[in-house]
Amino acid sequence: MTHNIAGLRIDAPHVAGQDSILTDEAMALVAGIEQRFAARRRDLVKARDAVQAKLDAGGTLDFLPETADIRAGDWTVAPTPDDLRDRRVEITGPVDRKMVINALNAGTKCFMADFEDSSTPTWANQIEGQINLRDAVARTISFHDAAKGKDYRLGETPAVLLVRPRGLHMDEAHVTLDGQPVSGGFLDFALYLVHNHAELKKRDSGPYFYLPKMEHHLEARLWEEVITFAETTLGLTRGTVRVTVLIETITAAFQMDEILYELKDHIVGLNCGRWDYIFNFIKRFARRGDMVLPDRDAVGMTQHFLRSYSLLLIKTCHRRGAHAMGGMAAQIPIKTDEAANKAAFDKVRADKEREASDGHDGTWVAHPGLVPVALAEFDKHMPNANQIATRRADVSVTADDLLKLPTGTITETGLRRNITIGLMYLGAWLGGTGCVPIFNLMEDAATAEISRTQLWQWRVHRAQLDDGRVIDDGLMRRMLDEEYDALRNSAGHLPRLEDAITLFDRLVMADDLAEFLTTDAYAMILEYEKTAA
Ligand SMILES: CC(=O)SCCNC(=O)CCNC(=O)[C@H](O)C(C)(C)COP(=O)(O)OP(=O)(O)OC[C@H]1O[C@@H](n2cnc3c(N)ncnc32)[C@H](O)[C@@H]1OP(=O)(O)O
Ligand SMILES: O=CC(=O)O
Ligand SMILES: [Mg+2]
Repeated sequence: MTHNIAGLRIDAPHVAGQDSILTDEAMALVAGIEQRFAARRRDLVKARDAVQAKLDAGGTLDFLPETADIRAGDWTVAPTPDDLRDRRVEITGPVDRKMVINALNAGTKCFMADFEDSSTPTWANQIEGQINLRDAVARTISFHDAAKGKDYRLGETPAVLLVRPRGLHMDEAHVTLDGQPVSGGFLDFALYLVHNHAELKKRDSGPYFYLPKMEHHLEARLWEEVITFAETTLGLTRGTVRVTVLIETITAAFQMDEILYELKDHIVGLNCGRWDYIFNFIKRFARRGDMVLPDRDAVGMTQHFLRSYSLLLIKTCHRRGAHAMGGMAAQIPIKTDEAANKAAFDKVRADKEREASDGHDGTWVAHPGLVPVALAEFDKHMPNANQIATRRADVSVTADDLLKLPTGTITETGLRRNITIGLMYLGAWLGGTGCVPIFNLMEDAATAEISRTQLWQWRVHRAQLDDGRVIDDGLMRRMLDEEYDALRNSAGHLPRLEDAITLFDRLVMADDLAEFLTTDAYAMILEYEKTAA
């Protein structure tokens, strides 16, 4: 497709309906954002390396002295729009057409439609996702599932829609400006905004977003400027766009006030993105032998560092008039085993009870079957629309609290599970599906990253299994090979399994730890798209 916009090029496989998404108006906004903000985005992503180098050298993290005034100051964020005052349960899911309809009908207050952790960024997924969301906002969306012989359409009271664009580190290779790939996240943001702001306004709602994986308040400043530029360009009143920011990196946990402050005319809340948070914690301290974490299963929200992060988020948000959203329990319904299903539901119930009674204003569920459990806990503990009035002045969280290592052991089962999860997830992701059930848990890019980085960290630091064996290169090699063979025998139908094995092996056995597994995996997606063309 060509546009009359200097320097802008779209070089992509054709997806039906794309002309209605990649319109002149939309692409002009994308180009305008890139012209102004592309260099800043790249610099800010690069700046993460300096933090990493400091931590690798034995440095630590603390609240920033240069922003003490912001933390001490008495300010609040802009008032919350009416349709976001009560967010007690939000369902999340990829932007697949049937899923979008099911999520909007799931009986939750909100639906976060995800171009991020639960979505593979194939060109088709990106474009079809935008088409699905546009049709959902217009309430014209429908779907016929031929395999099930079932028709899908929206119910009377669909959930309020929030959209999560890709993180700042992700490029969209199919769209370039002056030869450089544009930001995947800026593209997702701009396309959704252009095509939906007018319809959303008619429906007394607005363009609402979740912003992922920020590592610094200057990244929040960048988003603020991008949003302001987009509002001005489209002639929208300042504050039309509203965002909720995921606190899902350890550095951002030290800058919650600063992130709220930077975005204060647009932000409505923060969310505990626990899975990326654990991944980022492992990654940022991965080269440190004194910061080795136990089995993934042991790193739950009741561990001191995670509980502290959740309490600090509640206290910080409520002081500033913002929502403090909880996170995702990974359990999903288990249809084939009643006892296991009950145990999974009990875990979700306990997680939601803790969140609601601690003061969170809402939470996430991964599956429609879990909506009643989460709703029951929030209805019980949250009689009003939210708990922003609950200040939690009793909470005091220090740097030591946020950095306290979780307790637990490393087991052979945990190690083997990390391999299987990483591979099965990557195989599915490369096949175009970014969220899958594995061992009866929801797995997405964030959870799979925990598995990948743990394996690297345990091997490099020669961590000890609970039976005394050392996880050296030889032991890791043997277990990887055994699990590859087991998967070849049991999951041979998994799309792209061999490619997943090649990439996963390289990442786990590498001398250095890769920042994101999706960066290399995205390069493979581009190759598949080229071959298919
Ligand atoms: C760390 C984070 O970032 S968390 C946020 C990102 N993760 C997510 O959003 C998780 C989204 N969840 C999912 O993708 C799915 O629930 C999975 C992959 C975990 C499980 O999916 P499945 O195995 O297909 O579930 P299952 O077969 O039980 O689905 C039953 C029905 O519920 C629907 N469904 C399941 N999950 C969702 C969802 N999140 N939203 C909407 N509908 C859903 C299915 O489409 C299916 O509908 P149908 O009966 O009309 O065909
Ligand atoms: O995005 C959510 C997370 O837990 O990661
Ligand atoms: Mg995340």
